[in-house]
Amino acid sequence: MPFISPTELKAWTHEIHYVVIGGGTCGLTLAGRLSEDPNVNVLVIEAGTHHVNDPLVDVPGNRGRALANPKYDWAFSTVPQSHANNRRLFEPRGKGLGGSSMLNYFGMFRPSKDDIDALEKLGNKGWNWDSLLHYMKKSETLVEFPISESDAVTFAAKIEREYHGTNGPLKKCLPREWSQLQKTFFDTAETLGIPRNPDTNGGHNVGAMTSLTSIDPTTGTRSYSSTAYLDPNLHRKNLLVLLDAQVTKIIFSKEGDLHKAVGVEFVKDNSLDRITGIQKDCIISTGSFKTPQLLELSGIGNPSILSKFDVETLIDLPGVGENLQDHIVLSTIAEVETSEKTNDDLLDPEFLKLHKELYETKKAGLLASGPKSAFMFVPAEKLGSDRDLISWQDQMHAGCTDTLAQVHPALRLGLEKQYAIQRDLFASKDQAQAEILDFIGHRPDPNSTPVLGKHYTSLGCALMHPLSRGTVHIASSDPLAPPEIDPNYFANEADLDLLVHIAEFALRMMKTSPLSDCVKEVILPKKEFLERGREGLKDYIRATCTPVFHPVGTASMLPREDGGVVDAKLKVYGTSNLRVVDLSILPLEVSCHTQTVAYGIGEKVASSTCLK
Ligand SMILES: Cc1cc2nc3c(=O)[nH]c(=O)nc-3n(C[C@H](O)[C@H](O)[C@H](O)COP(=O)(O)OP(=O)(O)OC[C@H]3O[C@@H](n4cnc5c(N)ncnc54)[C@H](O)[C@@H]3O)c2cc1C
Repeated sequence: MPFISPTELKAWTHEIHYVVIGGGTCGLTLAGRLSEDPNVNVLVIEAGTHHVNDPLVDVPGNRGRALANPKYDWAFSTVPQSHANNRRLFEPRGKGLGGSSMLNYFGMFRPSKDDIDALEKLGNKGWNWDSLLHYMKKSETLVEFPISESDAVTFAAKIEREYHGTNGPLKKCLPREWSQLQKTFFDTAETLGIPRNPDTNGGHNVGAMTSLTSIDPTTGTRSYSSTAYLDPNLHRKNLLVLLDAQVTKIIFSKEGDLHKAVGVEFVKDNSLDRITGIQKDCIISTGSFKTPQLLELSGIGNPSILSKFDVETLIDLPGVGENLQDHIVLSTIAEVETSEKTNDDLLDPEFLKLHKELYETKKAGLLASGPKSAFMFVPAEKLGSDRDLISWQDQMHAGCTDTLAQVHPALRLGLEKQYAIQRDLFASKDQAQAEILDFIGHRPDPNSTPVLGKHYTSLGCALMHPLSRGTVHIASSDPLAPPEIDPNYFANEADLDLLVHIAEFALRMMKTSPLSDCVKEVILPKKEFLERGREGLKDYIRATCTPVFHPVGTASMLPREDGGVVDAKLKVYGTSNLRVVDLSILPLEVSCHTQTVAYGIGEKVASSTCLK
């Protein structure tokens, strides 16, 4: 059944129990699981299309090529970032079934136990590591290849089976090929006090490791929420999917003091349409940028913002669109001497041709896997001296005091609690404040162009727990206009200072053996920045940093008195049946890439009694 037109939908004589708005990572996980029960009917409404059998999506080696293409990507940009040279930063988000899991870079990481236990500490009963680990495992199947004991140790790729799922719809695997430059990265990390952590999936993610990838190794294709939770279930008569339809408003009726979502308005083929008669729940799963927009367009949010665009306030909820956090990254890139092939060699037409053939004939080679890479998660104590740590804490205190003074009074209590947790994470040697992403080759960067025939290594430097808080709000009453995204990067100076130290750590790696033995020249940051020490690095960061595409927080799961938008059952305050199920509900950024958490949230909500 699944694909249905508005006309067929109107003629459909059965009840619709659940409407899931947004067929993305969380949305399809939830819809796939809910529709396992033949007694409930689930309708997914997705603004984009079904990218089935599309090489731009499926072939791992095409990673990044669909970015900025409106068929696949919402391609948002931020407002000018006042603490980053007033630049507008590019913010891709997947459009179409699969959402951002259809566009992402395959990394399958897990947060730390403390990152997730923080959710429960912030007042959300049942949201803890043990519970989420169970659901993250439920979503996945680890496909294993034979790997020698010595390779598993050398490349920090030892599998602890108890941390991985064996029966879930999403496939994940380790890379098949290893690079000596990865070994070099791990050995250098150890010299600097960051040991290998062979399996970071059990709640302790500090250390250096090889990442699992969301790739199905049997087909050599991307595994994502559409291939995992929708495509195998297209035969279900109780699962309906309306494509190319952008939901613009939730329709409510009054149920006592509460608002009940009874239908939605959507735009398809340039005309406005609606469906009504939702029997159970209406679930918004449109991601951290579009979810607050849809809530606001529907009359839920801060009245002073809504009134500017003539939207009548139904529920006064000032937390909507606030508390935005994202990881931010800068590039350090060096030219290296190596006899190995690196990701750079794909620039060579002959080498690329060889790998295309390998892919077509055997589903093998560099196009069948994520790029050669290695990763490291680093606690604050390894990023600076004791004096630096004290100075950061002072800076954090001053910056947080400023932010607390500026936020809406209704959010203050919740933000104070978040900052208290962030201070504990910062002080712990077991919690990561930085990620170093080693791309074995020249990472795409507009500030430097790789030269064919040369080899590079890139150490991306990312900040894990930003203190700055941004916003996403409507900027127009036109529901098809993009929301105004303001991550407000570096509003808290401590974020910038910490990122400088993360960059210094990466540059220190390039000067430490064995990595230094292969480094010929540091390409980025350019000399003019490096010559000016920390001030130069600050300027470099302001001029070049980019988001890592992990936005969270804009419909935070927190008690209402703490500025929350949804409760621990993900129900929007003031409603009887409207829920948000996507990454916007995370009140605090996690110290890793975010897709595993999205799958875990979808699975958890589908299994919980709150929707039954
Ligand atoms: C380029 C990129 C690379 C990334 N790389 C990684 C990585 O390597 N590892 C990792 O763990 N994470 C990665 N991420 C992050 C991760 O993919 C996301 O955090 C996660 O997929 C978000 O899931 P979500 O369900 O919150 O939202 P999404 O998956 O984005 O789903 C939102 C869905 O809602 C739809 N939608 C929006 N508005 C409407 C509307 N009004 N009506 C109908 N439908 C609507 C969208 O089209 C989309 O399908 C990356 C993200 C990007 C963009």
